Amino acid sequence: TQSTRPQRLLGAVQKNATRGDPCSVVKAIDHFCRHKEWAMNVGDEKGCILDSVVSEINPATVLELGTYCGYSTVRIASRLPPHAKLITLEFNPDFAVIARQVIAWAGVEEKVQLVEGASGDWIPKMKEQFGIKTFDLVFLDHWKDRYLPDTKLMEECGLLRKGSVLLADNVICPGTPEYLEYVRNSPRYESRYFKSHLEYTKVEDGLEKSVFLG
Ligand SMILES: O=C(NCc1cccc(CNc2ccc3[nH]ncc3c2)c1)c1cc(-c2ccc(F)cc2)cc(O)c1O
Ligand SMILES: [Mg+2]
Repeated sequence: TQSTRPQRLLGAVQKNATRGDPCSVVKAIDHFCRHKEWAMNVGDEKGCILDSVVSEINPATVLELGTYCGYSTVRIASRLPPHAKLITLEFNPDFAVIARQVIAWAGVEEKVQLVEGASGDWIPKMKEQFGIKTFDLVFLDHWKDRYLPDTKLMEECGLLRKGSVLLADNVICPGTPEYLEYVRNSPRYESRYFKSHLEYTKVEDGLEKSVFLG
C-alpha cells in the first residue's frame, strides 16, 4: 500500500538524522522538504525567527497548536530550559503517530507532551489536566480559521498572563485575516509582523508576534 508524505518524511529522518540530535532532525526534514517533497513545516527561514523568539522568552510553559510531523515541536523543545514543558496539540491521529516518532528520534520527548484532539476541546481543560496556570508562549500553526476563536478561548480560560507571547505562523499564506485584525487592533495586545517566506518557497509569508498586555 502507498506510504503517506508524513511517513516518507519520518523515513528521511530515520535515514539521515542522528538519534538524540535535534539539529540533525531539523536539517534532515528541511533537506527532504526542499529537495524531495514540500511539506507544511514552519521551515528553516521562519524557524530561525521562531528560535529567536523562544530564546528571548526562555519559556517555562509552551503550548503549540498543530504538531503536524513535530518539526517545530523539536525546534522549540531543543531550546527550552530544563524542567520547561511543551504541550503540543494535534487533531489528526495519522500526524500524531509520525510526530511522536520524530520527537523520540530527536530525543526531546522528556520536554514534550503530545495531546491528540481539538484545541477547542482541550484549551478549557489545560489547567485541570496538566496543572498549567498560564502559558509563557503559544505557537499557533493549526487550522487558520481557529487562530482567533482559540485566542479568545485562551483569554477566557485565564491561560494568558501579562507578557504571554502568541506567535502565529502563516498570517499571510494561507492567511489569517480575522486573527491579524484582532491582535493588531486590540488594546490588549502589542503586535509585530516578522516578514519571511512560505516554507521552502519564494512566496511571502510571515509570523505575527503578539504580546498579551493583561
Ligand atoms: O493549514 C496549515 N496548517 C494546519 C493544518 C492543515 C491540515 C491539517 C491540520 C490538522 N491538524 C490540526 C487541526 C486542528 C487542530 N486543532 N488543534 C490542533 C489541531 C491540529 C492542520 C498550513 C498550510 C500551509 C499551506 C498549504 C498549502 C499552500 F499552498 C500554502 C500553504 C502552510 C502551513 O505552514 C500551514 O501550517
Ligand atoms: Mg504553518
